[in-house]
Amino acid sequence: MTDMTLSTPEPRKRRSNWQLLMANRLAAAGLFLFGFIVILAVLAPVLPLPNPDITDQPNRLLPPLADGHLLGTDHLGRDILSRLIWGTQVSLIVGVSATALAAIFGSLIGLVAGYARGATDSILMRFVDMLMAFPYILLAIAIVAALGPGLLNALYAIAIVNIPFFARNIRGVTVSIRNREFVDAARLSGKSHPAILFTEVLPNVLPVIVITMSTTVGWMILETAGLSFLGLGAQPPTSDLGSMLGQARAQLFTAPHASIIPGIMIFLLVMSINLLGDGIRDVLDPRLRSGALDRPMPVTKIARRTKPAATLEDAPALVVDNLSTGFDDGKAITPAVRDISFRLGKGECLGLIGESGSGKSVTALSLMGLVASPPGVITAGGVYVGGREVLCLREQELIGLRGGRVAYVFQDPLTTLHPLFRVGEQIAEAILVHESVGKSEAHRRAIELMDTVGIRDARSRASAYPHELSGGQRQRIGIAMALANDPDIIIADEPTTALDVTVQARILELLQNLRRERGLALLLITHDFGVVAQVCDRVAVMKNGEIVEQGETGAVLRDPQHDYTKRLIACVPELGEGQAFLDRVRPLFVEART
Ligand SMILES: Nc1ncnc2c1ncn2[C@@H]1O[C@H](COP(=O)(O)OP(=O)(O)OP(=O)(O)O)[C@@H](O)[C@H]1O
Repeated sequence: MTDMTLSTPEPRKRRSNWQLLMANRLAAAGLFLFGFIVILAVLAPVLPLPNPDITDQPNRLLPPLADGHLLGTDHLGRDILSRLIWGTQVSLIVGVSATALAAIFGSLIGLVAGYARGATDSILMRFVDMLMAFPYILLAIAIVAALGPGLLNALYAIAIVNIPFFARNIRGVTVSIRNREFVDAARLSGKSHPAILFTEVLPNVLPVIVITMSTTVGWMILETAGLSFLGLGAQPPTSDLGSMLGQARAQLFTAPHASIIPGIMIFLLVMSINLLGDGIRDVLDPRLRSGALDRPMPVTKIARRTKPAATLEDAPALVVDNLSTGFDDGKAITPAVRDISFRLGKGECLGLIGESGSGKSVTALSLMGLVASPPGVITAGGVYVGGREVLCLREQELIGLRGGRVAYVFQDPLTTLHPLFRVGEQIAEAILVHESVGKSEAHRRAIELMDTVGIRDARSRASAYPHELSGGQRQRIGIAMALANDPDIIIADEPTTALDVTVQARILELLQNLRRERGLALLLITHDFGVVAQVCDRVAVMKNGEIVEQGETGAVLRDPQHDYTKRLIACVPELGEGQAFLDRVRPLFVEART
């Protein structure tokens, strides 16, 4: 069985934000169009344009390309091109100023409410809710009616009706940031609340504010135009795009150009801002660029140049052959694991060990096509379960194997268990996905499984929610779910890392017993050689995405070949070793650094 390994692409140089923005064609087009409109508007005073307010009754409603009037004249004989450029300047100033005002006050409200919580949060958010309870254009009209028509008042009205939008967005982000460890650390260091708010929270919220501004400024220009169209914004002789549109309303059929031209300008302006805004949002959020926020495909994308053999004769429970997986960032595939090969027999335990980032989890997830795509891609190799290559199976067949013949146990069950369902229901659901049994039968088996994994008083604990159980109990639930369909292979990805040593020992013992009793093949991922020595028959050592050494645990422990394996083994202290352990380990790491 052969498989051609893809040549390893060079890691790409990180591109600047500007390069990324320019790489997005729509955003670049938006930027150039918006830039062109802004330059025209800024240069309005120096361009050779007639005065936009001078009326010329004999030459009223001239069509475009008329002598001396490139875009024709309006109902008072005023030059439309001149009015368009001056009007665009006004619309831009009002729209951008309203956005800035809404962003400043809305973000401030959101920051304070999200950080302070309690009564402050309630009062501020009820005020915001009150603003949101009115249709926003009616509210804007009411505000202008109260303040009096005029551009400045239209600007205030548009800013006020958009404050809730910023306040709600920013409050949500602030609430999620205020409990993060770095904010706790700042609190413990004695920083005052305003200092924490402005130096710790605000910098993290700023990209969201910029993104929200870039995507709403187009709206604000439209809303200002709407008010001016109704005669509540710009007052004669000043005109903006909305008032030009409003004044040309009466001649819509006799001289359509007078309304179409400002209409097109509003369209181009808002469109260019929206395209640019979307581009800025993509640049500021790397997850959007890589597609990591897209809904992942049900099975990892597979792009193997050579298909491996479909079956293997006399194969053990699991065979992994020259497996390579990488991450596609849109331009190149950066390899995460390369040429991974190992075998795992029935009732056997293989330890996959390596430092953080060496590729253990990517390997484990690749086996059942579980690496999220985008951005994950399996670029080479094959995975054989019971002698059958599984990555070439149809999507539904592969999905059917997951949780059926091959089950996973993850590091932190709190993140994998659903917080709103009782644990018994979740185990029963794992059974129901693969078997057509009744609900009560599934529930009975769920309690049996909980008993098997050593949860005392399983019947009553089945109705507990995940947060009501201890870390060890939750991990037992994770194992019970893995056992739900009597799998042949269990892949346990650091199942004990989040647990204290005594619970860790009990969970490992449980896995050992299940392996012996049920003849399970166990792939145990860990970064602790102590765990490997205790549980695994064989061990594969990973470094930088490759297996650098593998063999029987005893043999590797007695005579490690690779320097990295030696260092990993040296890191396991023996009871009572004390200072001798440090003296033994330190030179190995000094050596490795030099
Ligand atoms: N979504 C992703 N996009 C890009 N690279 C990724 C992604 N997920 C993982 N990687 C990269 O793949 C490599 C292997 O990661 P992996 O999670 O398998 O490491 P690990 O050995 O399991 O580490 P740990 O013990 O910390 O869990 C790392 O270099 C990581 O940066």
